[in-house]
Amino acid sequence: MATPQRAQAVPRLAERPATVAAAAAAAAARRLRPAAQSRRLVPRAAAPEALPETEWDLEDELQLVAQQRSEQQQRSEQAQQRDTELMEMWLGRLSGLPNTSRTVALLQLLRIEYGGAFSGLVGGSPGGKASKQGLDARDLRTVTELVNGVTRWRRRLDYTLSRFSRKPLSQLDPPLLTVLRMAAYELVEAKSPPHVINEHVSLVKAVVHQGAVAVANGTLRNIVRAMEAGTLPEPPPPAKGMSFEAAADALATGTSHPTWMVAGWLRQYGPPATVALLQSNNKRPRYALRLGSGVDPAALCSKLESVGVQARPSAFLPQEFLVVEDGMQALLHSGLVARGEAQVQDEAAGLVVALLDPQPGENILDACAAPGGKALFTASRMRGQGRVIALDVAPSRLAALRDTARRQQYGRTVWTVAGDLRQFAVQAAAARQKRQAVEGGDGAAAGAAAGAAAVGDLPHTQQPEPGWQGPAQYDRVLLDAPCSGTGVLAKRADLRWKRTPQQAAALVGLQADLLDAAGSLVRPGGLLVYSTCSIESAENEAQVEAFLQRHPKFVTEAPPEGLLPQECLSEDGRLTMLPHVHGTDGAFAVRLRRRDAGAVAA
Ligand SMILES: C[S@@+](CC[C@H](N)C(=O)[O-])C[C@H]1O[C@@H](n2cnc3c(N)ncnc32)[C@H](O)[C@@H]1O
Repeated sequence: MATPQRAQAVPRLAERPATVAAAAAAAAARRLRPAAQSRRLVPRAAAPEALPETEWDLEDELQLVAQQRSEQQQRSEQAQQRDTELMEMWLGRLSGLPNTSRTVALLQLLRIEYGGAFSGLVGGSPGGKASKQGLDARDLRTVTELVNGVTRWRRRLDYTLSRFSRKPLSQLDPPLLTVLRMAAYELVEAKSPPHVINEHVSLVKAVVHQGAVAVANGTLRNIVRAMEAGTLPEPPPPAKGMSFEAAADALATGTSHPTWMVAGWLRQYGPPATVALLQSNNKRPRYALRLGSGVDPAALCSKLESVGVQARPSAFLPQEFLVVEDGMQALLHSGLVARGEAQVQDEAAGLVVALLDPQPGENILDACAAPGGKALFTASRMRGQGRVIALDVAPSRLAALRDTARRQQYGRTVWTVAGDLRQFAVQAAAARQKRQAVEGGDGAAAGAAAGAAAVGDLPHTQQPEPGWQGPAQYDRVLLDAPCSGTGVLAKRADLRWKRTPQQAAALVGLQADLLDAAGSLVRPGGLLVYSTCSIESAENEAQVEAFLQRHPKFVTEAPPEGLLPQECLSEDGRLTMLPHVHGTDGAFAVRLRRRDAGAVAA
């Protein structure tokens, strides 16, 4: 229970669209360390560049971060352990079977649900090479189609299956339910001939148990009979007279989305735009390529054509991006990506970097950088001059970014730092305090600040030069924040089932903290770009409004004329990409200029 003192200490949590999960996390942190309860990682009330000593204690903050992390880690480790054991058992059963599109698809689908994998293109990853041996490009296309189709249409498939299964779906073994979904997808959505169910029943026999065979056979043959008789039940569409909740639920079932997401979009965008969005989420996604440095778009189009890939220059960034019309598997097999001639990257991600408008010679912080698509495009726009500090909390993904940067000749431009942005901001503030104290001749204050950990001390940090401590503030900061990802549901169909309303709301709290930390790292007159691949106003417009209220030194600004195509910008100059309008991933980005008295805009 909150003490009066605590209630006073955390009023800002209540000002935000706080959530049960965020409140619980905050409460857990307070339980863990009562002494740190009144301290924020970056105190909101303070001017970002001048953290008052009375409110700030580096050691407390660092311990708080570490404790919060270890508690979360423990919980997720237990769940991961359970899922790993299940996966090992299923893998053992699957390993005796010959590799076919269906066995590989089953493995991928189980990995998505229990192994932390995600849906997307099946080419080189995520299943590992061994699991795909013997499959050619056509088979892999079938795997991609099955995995993405089943993931996308899961709710609608379950509607059908639940009408023919004698047992509630929640009581079925996960591999049995997954095979049933695959079979239902092939029969109902892909219109495959009825004999395909023999293969699915054999899969059930091998991977589940003999008793499940009768369940699979009965359920699937009943579906075939209903299809042949024209009596397959359809989810009822929204109808006049339905309550808002019932209409949202009907629309969500029919288009296979979670009801809470659809209800949110109906409120935010209205019915016609929501229907268009739902339809575009269910289409096969369109991929785009960013050209390697010095690669000519027309020349690459011809080269791609010779390996069976149809591509054309992007309408939004024609010099730097191509849109792939057909042939993604051929592209992945062509070696062009591995050789660095092109990278798979959506135009919406490219437009975020265009909005950042990085200039050669600048110091730029990419504050949530992994896996690094934007950091690398930033380095390319800077023509390899200047420095991009690519910070991320996930060291393993940063290692991959480091390798790619080297391969693309940006090894001396992109420098990786592994750490929590909030902690990084605290350390950079300590460095600034020390510098100011030294410059002001305050030896005692400089001595007190000297013991503080510095940016260069973070583990897994690349050191551009010995003793490097990192710039205390940056010309431009990109915060491409962790988000609900609702703008990328066509490519990441699994996200619609993995996200929960509580999680989405908790992300809003995290984004606010990260924005505060990122803001403190912008030099006077410098630029902060906040971006997400979410289409939720709580994570975008509302998040920015709340930030501006907390930090009056920042103002939003429209990009200079001609920097971005007008159709990508809202009236007030924010990048607003919507899948059903632009045909790209959904994305949001805004320029936030730090305007201190006397600061000159860059
Ligand atoms: C949307 S992704 C960034 C994508 C990246 N900008 C790109 O273009 O490839 C968000 C990233 O934020 C990172 N992240 C989450 N919390 C963080 C934190 N507290 N500090 C630093 N990075 C964090 C995640 O590890 C994830 O890689």
